[in-house]
Amino acid sequence: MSEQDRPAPVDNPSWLGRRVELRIESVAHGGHCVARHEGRVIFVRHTLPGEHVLAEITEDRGGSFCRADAVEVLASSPDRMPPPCPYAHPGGCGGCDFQHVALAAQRGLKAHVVAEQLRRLAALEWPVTVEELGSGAPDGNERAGLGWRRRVRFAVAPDGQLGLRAHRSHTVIALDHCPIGAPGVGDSSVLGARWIGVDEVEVAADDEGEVAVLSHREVPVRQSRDRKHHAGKQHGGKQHAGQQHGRGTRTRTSTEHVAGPELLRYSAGGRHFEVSAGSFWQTHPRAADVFTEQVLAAAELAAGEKALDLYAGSGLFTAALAGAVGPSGQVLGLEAAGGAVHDAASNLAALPWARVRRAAVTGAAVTAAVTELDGVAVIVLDPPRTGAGREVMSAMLSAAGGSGPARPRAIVYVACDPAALARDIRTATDEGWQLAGLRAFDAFPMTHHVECIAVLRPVA
Ligand SMILES: C[S@@+](CC[C@H](N)C(=O)[O-])C[C@H]1O[C@@H](n2cnc3c(N)ncnc32)[C@H](O)[C@@H]1O
Repeated sequence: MSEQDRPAPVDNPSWLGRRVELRIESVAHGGHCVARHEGRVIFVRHTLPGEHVLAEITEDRGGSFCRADAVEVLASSPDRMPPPCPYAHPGGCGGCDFQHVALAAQRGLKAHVVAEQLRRLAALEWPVTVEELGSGAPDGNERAGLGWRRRVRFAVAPDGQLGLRAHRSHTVIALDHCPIGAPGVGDSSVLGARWIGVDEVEVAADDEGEVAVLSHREVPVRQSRDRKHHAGKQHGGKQHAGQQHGRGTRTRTSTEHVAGPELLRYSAGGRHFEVSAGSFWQTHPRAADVFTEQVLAAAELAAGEKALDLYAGSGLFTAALAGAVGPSGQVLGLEAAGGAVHDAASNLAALPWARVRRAAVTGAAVTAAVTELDGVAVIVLDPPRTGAGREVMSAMLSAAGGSGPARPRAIVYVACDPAALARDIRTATDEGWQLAGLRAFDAFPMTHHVECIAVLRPVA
């Protein structure tokens, strides 16, 4: 069961605000559990399979699907525990959705979701276990699944206090600490300050404990009179949350570096990386190292081979692949963000047979890259939550270049959304490939998120 597959809303008497007793069934993609009432499906927060709860309907999407919050647990699961975060309650911070679940059981729920997505969207029965990463945090947080998150983007409340938004709401819940935040992030002094004139404040820590602070502000996009008139009638584009630019004014994010180093330092796979404070790096302190090891093991590259690294960021996997193929090989990364591409150039300086190019990953870009490399042995991809999509998948699956191999012998897919992964795997299996391996990691304890690394190979 998945929320995005529910039918579109239809006119119906609203259930909003109703309280209903529910028997909780399984966990769904997105971390909420499924229950049924009078023929409707209800996605219920803060529950566990097998529980009996009193829940309040918080959203009625008409027809067949509602959302609800458990307001009283009438019969609780043995996997339930008191949330270690004081802000994790109905109406509280919407950041973590598994605070009420024992850590081992969180991994069980995530395994269920990954397996279910593979079954529903890829027509595959695949046994899934979610592996623990720990947190690397001192003082017992490691065991508790706390203290791991090295980058948090806090929202700013109207009075300037920092916090995180309530679930599916613009309301900012002010925080004086964030228990899942790493040292210097969850207890950052920025949380005690008042932030006037900015919309969000981002705090990021590196391996050396250095902490950078960035502020983000939505500013109106300058447009010609004609374009302004046109844009006012459109629904697309990022809309400003405040009043001063009027409703419907298109905005862009203006980012300012406020404190700490401009470059954060990390190590993974035995290499050192410098990453601009605003660029992507794996949030969990163990993730970069563990994922690099997994990607290399799955790629099985030999000296002199060629590889493609899609959505390459600051060159984490590009560097590891370059180490595997050596100077007689070649690795090309594609990445859309200019800052990350700039960082990758420095991070790959000692590996001149590897580079990251600034490019959006599209089917055409993948085909062009494979042709330029004259064939590739392995393609690694680590897309954002939306996944690669059919066009990019098809370009990878049919990649052929000049005198190179007819198609890659493996695609190593690093995925932060199991539904997107399952859809992309389905594209692969439809086109004569098979899922050859999958490992799942608990890189986001206390939340429903899970990271998977899947290996696809052509059917012999
Ligand atoms: C999950 S991160 C992975 C980065 C890198 N593999 C790592 O582990 O550090 C995804 C990256 O994809 C980039 N990205 C997002 N959409 C993209 C697109 N359409 N084309 C190219 N890169 C994109 C983001 O800027 C980000 O750096």
